[in-house]
Amino acid sequence: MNSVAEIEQEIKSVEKELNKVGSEIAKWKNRQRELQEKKTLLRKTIDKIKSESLAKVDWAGTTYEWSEDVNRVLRHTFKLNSFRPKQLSAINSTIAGQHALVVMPTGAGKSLCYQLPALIKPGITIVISPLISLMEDQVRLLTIRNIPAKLITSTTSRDETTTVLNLLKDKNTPIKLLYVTPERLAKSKMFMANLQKCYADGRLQRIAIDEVHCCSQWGHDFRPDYKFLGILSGMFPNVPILGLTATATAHVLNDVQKILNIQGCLVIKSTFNRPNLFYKILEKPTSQEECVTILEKLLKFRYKGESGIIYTNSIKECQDLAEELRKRGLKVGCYHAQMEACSRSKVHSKWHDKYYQAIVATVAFGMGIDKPDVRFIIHHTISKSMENYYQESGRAGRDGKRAECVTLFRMQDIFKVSPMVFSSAGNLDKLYGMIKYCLNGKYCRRQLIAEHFEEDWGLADCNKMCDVCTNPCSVLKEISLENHCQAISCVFDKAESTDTKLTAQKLLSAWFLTGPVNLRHKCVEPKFSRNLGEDVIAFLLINGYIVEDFHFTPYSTISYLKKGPNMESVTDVDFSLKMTVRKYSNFDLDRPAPRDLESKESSNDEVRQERPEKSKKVSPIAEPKAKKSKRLVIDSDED
Ligand SMILES: Nc1ncnc2c1ncn2[C@@H]1O[C@H](COP(=O)(O)OP(=O)(O)OP(=O)(O)O)[C@@H](O)[C@H]1O
Repeated sequence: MNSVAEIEQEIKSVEKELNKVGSEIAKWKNRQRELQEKKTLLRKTIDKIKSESLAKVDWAGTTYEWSEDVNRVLRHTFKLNSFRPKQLSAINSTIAGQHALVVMPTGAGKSLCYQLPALIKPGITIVISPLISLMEDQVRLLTIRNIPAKLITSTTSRDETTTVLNLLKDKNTPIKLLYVTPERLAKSKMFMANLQKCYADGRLQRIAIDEVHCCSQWGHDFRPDYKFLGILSGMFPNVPILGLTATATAHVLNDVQKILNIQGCLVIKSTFNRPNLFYKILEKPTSQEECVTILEKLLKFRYKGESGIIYTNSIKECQDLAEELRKRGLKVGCYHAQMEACSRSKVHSKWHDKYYQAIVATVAFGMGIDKPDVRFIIHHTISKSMENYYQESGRAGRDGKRAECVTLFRMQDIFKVSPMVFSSAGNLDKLYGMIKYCLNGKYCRRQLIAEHFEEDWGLADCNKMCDVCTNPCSVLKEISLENHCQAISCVFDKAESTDTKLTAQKLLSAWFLTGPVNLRHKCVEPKFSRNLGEDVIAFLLINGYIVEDFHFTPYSTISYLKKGPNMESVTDVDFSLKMTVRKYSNFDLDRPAPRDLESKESSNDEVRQERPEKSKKVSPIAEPKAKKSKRLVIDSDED
């Protein structure tokens, strides 16, 4: 038997070897990771090459063997004279059997991209859509055009469901398009079994996936059942998948390709510029009453007799606002997720038929709104992201005529929205992107939207259809924030030393030397309005000088503010920080909005700090007189 000392010695030698093995393992693990990364990169390169070479094909050509039929169906069946941009490319590529993602803005005509090809060759096109109301609408319109189409959703009767399911197995079925919800696909074994039969008989022509961004968690409408669609490409090889969306960020598109297992597919993207939409930011008053007055004026005068939507961020706000507007004699409906489906449907119809001038809604009033003559979208509260804003504002002007997208913004609303979004990674940054858009007084609003979608629209493309472009840049003012940052930093220090939590309002008051004495600083006092001070705080927030610190109470989440990482540099001798002050173009609340694209709002410049600090009760935003110039329902059916 060895002595303890000898065993200890042996342990040491084992440890030595273990260490050696450990570092070898670490070395190999590193190598393994490097190789994995390299492999992923190479795969991505292949996908990119494939996608780029597919994109080089002239998909918009008119000499395909099916081109004559395509033209005939366009004219005779759909009664349309010509294609809109990218429609023909989408149609040709899917008829040619390519997997493709079609990215077009709302109202651009995505439906035709799968409805028309469905009629060119034998077999059935399955259309997966999350929107029951949209599916019902489409099937109704297709039936009017004598195109055999059916749908199965949770509201379809049992008998009808059985009949439709049998049609999938029927070799002689006349059905060309079958609409289903993703939930049906994911949960109904009977449906999948019959679909397999349809495929085995060579009659599954194509799978179209509408609102395909719902696959991706990065998209704004993630639907878990869309993940199931990933099995389709493997299950039905050679059946082209056509994904359609109005969400264009590269991140979402890559994610969608990965989830659907169609990496390297053709991506057909039309420009996201909506030249007929006029973008405008209005300063939101502090009081709800003044805010309602603005909305009242807009609805009674600027948008008299026109249809629109007013978006708010909570159900309570939605109900209150609708009530206030009704008290002022306006015909408005209210729409939010807690309403019964049938009530929502009723409100939607009344708005559609112009009984209601506007719907005051939360974002639950979303996809599937197919009213072409929406003349205004007012954001009473900012959207959660630029992506959301684009979608929501994009519901205006689908008929191609001039429409306006007006956002009421003030700092306080940031802290209404941020507690709703902060718990998911990346969401705060998305919200800050929206704030950057609101604070902007320098760049064309289209330029900011284009940047978001990684597009370049060029300034000329705006054609003075945003509030920034209606003003010459020469009047822009910049303010230096160096001293103000030091003052704000000092307030934070005082708050920390007294263990005080700072809301944005409290910070603002202390900075303006009006709040509690123990928080006040001895630095330079701001000489501008408190309103501009709010913008400065928002600016510092989105630029990392201030960060939000969320605290939970039993009833709500509160956003407090604290120093951000960039605040450290404010004491550096060479520290410099400038902010461009946003400005206001002329915008008459009480005169009708220009009707056509040629007539413009006259240019009339004003810079924020030149405006009176506290406006009169009526319409704090109105320019001084002298200067006057789809119902979304998760389908829960299972076998
Ligand atoms: N080539 C065309 N010429 C004229 N009108 C068209 C053409 N293509 C589609 N449309 C019309 O444009 C309108 C919008 O089409 P559609 O509903 O397919 O848009 P969409 O891109 O699916 O929008 P959303 O994303 O909001 O669902 C419809 O009224 C449709 O008839």
